[in-house]
Amino acid sequence: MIKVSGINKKIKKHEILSNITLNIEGIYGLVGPNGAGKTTLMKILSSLISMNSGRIEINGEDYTKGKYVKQNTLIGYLPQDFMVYPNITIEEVLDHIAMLQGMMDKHKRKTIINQVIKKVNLQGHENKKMIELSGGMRKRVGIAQLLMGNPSILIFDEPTAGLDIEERIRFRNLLRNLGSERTVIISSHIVEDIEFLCTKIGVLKNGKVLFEGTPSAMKAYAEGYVYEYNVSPENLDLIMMEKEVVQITEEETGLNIRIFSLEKEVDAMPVAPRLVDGYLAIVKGVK
Ligand SMILES: Nc1ncnc2c1ncn2[C@@H]1O[C@H](COP(=O)(O)OP(=O)(O)OP(=O)(O)O)[C@@H](O)[C@H]1O
Repeated sequence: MIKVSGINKKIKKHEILSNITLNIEGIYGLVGPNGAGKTTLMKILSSLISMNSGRIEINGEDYTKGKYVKQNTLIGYLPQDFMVYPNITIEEVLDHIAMLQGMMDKHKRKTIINQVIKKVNLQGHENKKMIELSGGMRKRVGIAQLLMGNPSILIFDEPTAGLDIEERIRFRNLLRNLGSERTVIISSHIVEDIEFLCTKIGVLKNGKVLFEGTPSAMKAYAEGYVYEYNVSPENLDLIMMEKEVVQITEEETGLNIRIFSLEKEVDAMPVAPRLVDGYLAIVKGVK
């Protein structure tokens, strides 16, 4: 459990984070619109940047001064744009990083590299150059190099950004597996990316915490505000102009339009909220 209390961060008089207090555990989703402060908070947790005030406790121990910086066994941080030299192979990248971590025994390195490659499902690609990899594979190399230190906390900044649907699903499974034995923090500005994955969620907006709780508590925020309409395609433009459309699905009978509305919609069917609806209610300040 990572207990964060009263974190404040200013950059050039601009308040980036204000009084951030969170209890981070399990597979934790940190969500919020662009510029909410997610990356800044993750960098503070990883001791890459300092904070102005606040306290960080990990498993009951005070880590405010970032004394774990040199312990890659505690926290592993994967930035949004992980990239290493483009012309070296996956195996060479991992071997190089293992050496930097002080593993001088070649056989030991080989064993660990094989283990982490298997964990992130990159077997058979060891000799591919970084430049030849898809975005998802590159991110998996990023995770593999973190796993070599076997950290008990993993922090991923927007891990699914830019990935296609197949890679997203594969990635979600990988994150779920990693989260079975560690605390995993995942940031995203797309709620669907963390749906069915995170056990706890924190919502940030403009540097402030708006919500922290379980996915079901988040959904509950939108109870009574979500409706569905069945409309013909010709009426779509009109409804898009008038309503807050959350989702459109094509059905045999026409288009199914899911909307978020604070006012009672008499012609529409009230439906159970999904996670994204709860998120909308929170960022809009409903309740
Ligand atoms: N070094 C910096 N100098 C000035 N402003 C900064 C700096 N780093 C971050 N900011 C500002 O702080 C705010 C929060 O940025 P941050 O990157 O933490 O947000 P985010 O929630 O991760 O956004 P995104 O989803 O777009 O990555 C933004 O307004 C950003 O412009």
